[in-house]
Amino acid sequence: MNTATSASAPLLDVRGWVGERNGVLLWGLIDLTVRSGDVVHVQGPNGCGKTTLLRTLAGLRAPSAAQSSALCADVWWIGHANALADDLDAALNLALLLGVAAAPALPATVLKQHLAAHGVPLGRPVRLLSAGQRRKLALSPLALAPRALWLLDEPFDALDTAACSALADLAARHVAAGGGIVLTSHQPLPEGFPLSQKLTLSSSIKALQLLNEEYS
Ligand SMILES: Nc1ncnc2c1ncn2[C@@H]1O[C@H](COP(=O)(O)OP(=O)(O)OP(=O)(O)O)[C@@H](O)[C@H]1O
Repeated sequence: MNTATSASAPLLDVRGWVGERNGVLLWGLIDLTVRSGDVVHVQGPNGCGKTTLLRTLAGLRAPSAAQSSALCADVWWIGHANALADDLDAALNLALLLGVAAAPALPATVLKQHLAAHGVPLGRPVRLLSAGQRRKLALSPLALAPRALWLLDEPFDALDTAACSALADLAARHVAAGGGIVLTSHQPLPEGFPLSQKLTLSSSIKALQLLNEEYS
């Protein structure tokens, strides 16, 4: 895992970030630093901009304004939508997910063993899998290809208790090895899931007030 250029360098350090969608302010003046071993739980009501923030941290869109941005490139971004090819089977999907992310190629047997161990059926189009099976498949790259920073949008959605617990164990090992995590979840984090900080996004009205105060 390429965690950082130096032991003390944060994985992520953003200052004064503002996020908008369609000209509407979502959140304002966010400062966020994620260091090795940190886990940040982003919270807030539906539509307040949690996904937009994570996508921005992943470099998939730009903040509307920023004082400074230092983003980690060694990232797994696992969105709320699973980004699967519906007509391919789970093993091919997993190979694609790893390949698109330029992760080192793994033998097909390793991918199949991982999926079977997590109860993800092989040999049928993934459009026929259950919601939880599809979610397990989408999260599989986390275990198979180390990346310094995980950006996870509602990772527990559709997962059963055992799968939530397995993800908590994986996350604990990840941060113990020097990784960091920023995640959203409407549910409380499962027992054993590491946590060092909560970031609660304001409603856009509150963010607008904050922004006005800052610049008045
Ligand atoms: N691709 C898009 N184009 C235009 N507007 C969008 C797009 N995606 C999201 N929005 C809008 O941006 C706002 C923030 O959406 P976002 O998905 O970031 O919220 P969220 O906090 O993650 O919500 P939820 O808890 O429901 O998942 C919402 O008002 C949403 O309608």
